[in-house]
Amino acid sequence: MIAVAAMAEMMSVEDYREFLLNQVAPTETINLPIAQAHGLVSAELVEASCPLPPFDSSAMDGFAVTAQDTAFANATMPVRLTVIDDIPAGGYGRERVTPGTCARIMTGAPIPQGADAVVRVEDTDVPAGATPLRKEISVYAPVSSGKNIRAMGEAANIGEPVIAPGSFFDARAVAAAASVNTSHVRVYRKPKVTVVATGSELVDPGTSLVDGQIPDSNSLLLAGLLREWGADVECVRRIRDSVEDLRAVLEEASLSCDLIVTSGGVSAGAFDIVKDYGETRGFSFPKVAMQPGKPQACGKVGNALVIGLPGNPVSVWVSALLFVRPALQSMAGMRPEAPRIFDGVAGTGWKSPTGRRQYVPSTLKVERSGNRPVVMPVHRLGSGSHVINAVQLADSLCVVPAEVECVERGDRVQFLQV
Ligand SMILES: Nc1nc2c(c(=O)[nH]1)N[C@H]1C(S)=C(S)[C@@H](COP(=O)(O)OP(=O)(O)OC[C@H]3O[C@@H](n4cnc5c(N)ncnc54)[C@H](O)[C@@H]3O)O[C@H]1N2
Ligand code: MOO
Repeated sequence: MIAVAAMAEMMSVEDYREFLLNQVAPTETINLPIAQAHGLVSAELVEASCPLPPFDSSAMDGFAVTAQDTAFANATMPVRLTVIDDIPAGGYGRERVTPGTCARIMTGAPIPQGADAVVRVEDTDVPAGATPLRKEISVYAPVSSGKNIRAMGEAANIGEPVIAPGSFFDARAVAAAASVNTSHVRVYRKPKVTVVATGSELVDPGTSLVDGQIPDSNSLLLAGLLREWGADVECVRRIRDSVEDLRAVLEEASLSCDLIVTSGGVSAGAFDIVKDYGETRGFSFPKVAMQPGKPQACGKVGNALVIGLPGNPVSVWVSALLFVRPALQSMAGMRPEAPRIFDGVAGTGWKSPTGRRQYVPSTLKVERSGNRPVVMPVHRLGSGSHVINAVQLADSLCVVPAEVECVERGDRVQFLQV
């Protein structure tokens, strides 16, 4: 546990992340039909309720045979077999296949008794497609025992673990659970989040700007990111720099939300309302050794965790990636993953502030396979915390250590993918 007392000095990114995560509890769990689990996190181990496939089934459209019958089949000396049954997917064989006989069978249909292989329709004299059932067919190619048969349980046996607790139900995980006949799963409720953009200068995008007004981009950025990361964004608010307005919004949001993310008002200004309000509520205001994103805030209002991000829009993006996302993941029942760092080569040179780790929105270019990717800032202003216009071009953040003052073209650098 990182002590709040340690916050007088600049804190490392890792320590602040841990500090935040220590204040996060997962939401309660609920039991939902599998079709409603998409986008949620499993609170339990899901085991196969049925084998996959649930029965021995055909992997091809063709004819279920006894392999032995086909041993000497070829194009000039086809083997003639009597068709005794017709088995579509969703049907089953009523007759036993015996030597000299076969059953027409479709992909996914159960293998009838007596058959131990399937001959593809292409290896017979029957045209592919919707043809009337023949009384007899010619087989042009041999099949070995088991050919074109998917054995019951060969993909997963009954009771086999399929979804680990803490796994995110993306579309693939939902399909995996459904395929082994899961009806319901216990999942964590989606975290409910409110976004609050603070600043008297903020107006709707598209407004004719007067008297120092600027378009509010942070509320859209945060609401969008939070949705992309699986939150239930209940409410998006924009308020002027009034502690009273902030108090009212936070108190209302705290009644229904697990997390409130604010932007702006956390530094040293005369109207920094998150600071002013938070100080009366025991919030922490760490200075994190990063650029952008140095001034941060966090605290509790009721049961809601409040993460206060600085107002500069690129600071919002970077600190949302580094702090809000893991907090949300943890709240949603996942174990948050630390960002993976890769090696690259600087495609140009730039300056970096000493004492703070720099995160530069960048793009990657792989010039030759096997070579390190070339990392190029997406804007000549690099990590400028107001350059939100170029962030949409970034596929990575170049991470420059705190002690480095200057990156030269060709230097080995590190990056994380976004
Ligand atoms: N004397 C000092 N001044 C500042 C310091 C400091 O240490 N001492 N830190 C600087 C750093 S670093 C940052 S980051 C900012 C953070 O300031 P605040 O969190 O108080 O943010 P604001 O002042 O409210 O806004 C900063 C900037 O961002 C624009 N902004 C705010 N909200 C939005 C929005 N919703 N959409 C678009 N743009 C927004 C705002 O207009 C300001 O330009 O403080 C430095 N100052
Ligand atoms: O650290 Mo601030 O976030 O430079 O812009």
